[in-house]
Amino acid sequence: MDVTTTSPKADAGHPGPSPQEMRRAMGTFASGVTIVTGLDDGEPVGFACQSFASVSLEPPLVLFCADHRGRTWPRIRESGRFTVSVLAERQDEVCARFGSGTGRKFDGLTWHESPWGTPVIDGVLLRVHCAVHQVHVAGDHDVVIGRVLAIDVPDDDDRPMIFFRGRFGIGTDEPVPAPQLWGWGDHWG
Ligand SMILES: Cc1cc2nc3c(=O)[nH]c(=O)nc-3n(C[C@H](O)[C@H](O)[C@H](O)COP(=O)(O)OP(=O)(O)OC[C@H]3O[C@@H](n4cnc5c(N)ncnc54)[C@H](O)[C@@H]3O)c2cc1C
Ligand SMILES: NC(=O)c1ccc[n+]([C@@H]2O[C@H](COP(=O)([O-])OP(=O)(O)OC[C@H]3O[C@@H](n4cnc5c(N)ncnc54)[C@H](O)[C@@H]3O)[C@@H](O)[C@H]2O)c1
Repeated sequence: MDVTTTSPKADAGHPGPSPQEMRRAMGTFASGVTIVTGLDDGEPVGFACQSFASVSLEPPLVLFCADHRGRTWPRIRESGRFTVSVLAERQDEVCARFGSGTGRKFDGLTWHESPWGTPVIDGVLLRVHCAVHQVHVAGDHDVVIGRVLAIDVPDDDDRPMIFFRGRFGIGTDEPVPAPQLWGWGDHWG
């Protein structure tokens, strides 16, 4: 496995920001919100996750970061498969139930099993079905690389949930279209 680390000299003597400073600062990086789900011995499990990103096109890879303290990720890892579901703007209730350590996350929720053996929930913008490909320990999280098996776009008309400074939304009625903002046009084909 190829793992690149910095020289010990590079960060020596620099304790860096506190956890509180990190949270306050990193909260300014607005992101979407996903639910990562898996099926462990027939039981659906999942958690809210904002640390999702596309990694590679060939082969198709994505990543998310999972806190070592969570009970759900070890169960998903064991099952070997997961689905990342990108939440739509008005799915606050779904985010709240999967982002909390209290209560059973699937209680009273409609779900079905995907052809990939993972539980999927309704009303989402995108589903990315994956096999666990690599797991890298990084501090108090695992960086999980998923090999994408299939993608499923149930609703591409809805707007996304945005998480910014610990809140949902960015305080504007209409999001600014990125291509107009940056002049990227069809930059990504
Ligand atoms: C918008 C948003 C984005 C998020 N993004 C991420 C992300 O990118 N990565 C990530 O890892 N998390 C993320 N979270 C947090 C994560 O969704 C929650 O911590 C969620 O509860 C984890 O599910 P779990 O079942 O693994 O956790 P749980 O096992 O329920 O653990 C949740 C917390 O409860 C504590 N706990 C553990 N065991 C017990 C126990 N026996 N009794 C009581 N408490 C216990 C744990 O220490 C942990 O802090 C995000 C949350 C939100 C709202
Ligand atoms: N990566 C994560 O593990 C992660 C990300 C976001 C939120 N959460 C958890 O969800 C709950 C709700 O969050 P909030 O609304 O209070 O926002 P917050 O103010 O705790 O989070 C602000 C930012 O800090 C970062 N962050 C927060 N907790 C982190 C963690 N444990 N590890 C790495 N980065 C973290 C994220 O970038 C987040 O956007 C909190 O318990 C928070 O810890 C965890």
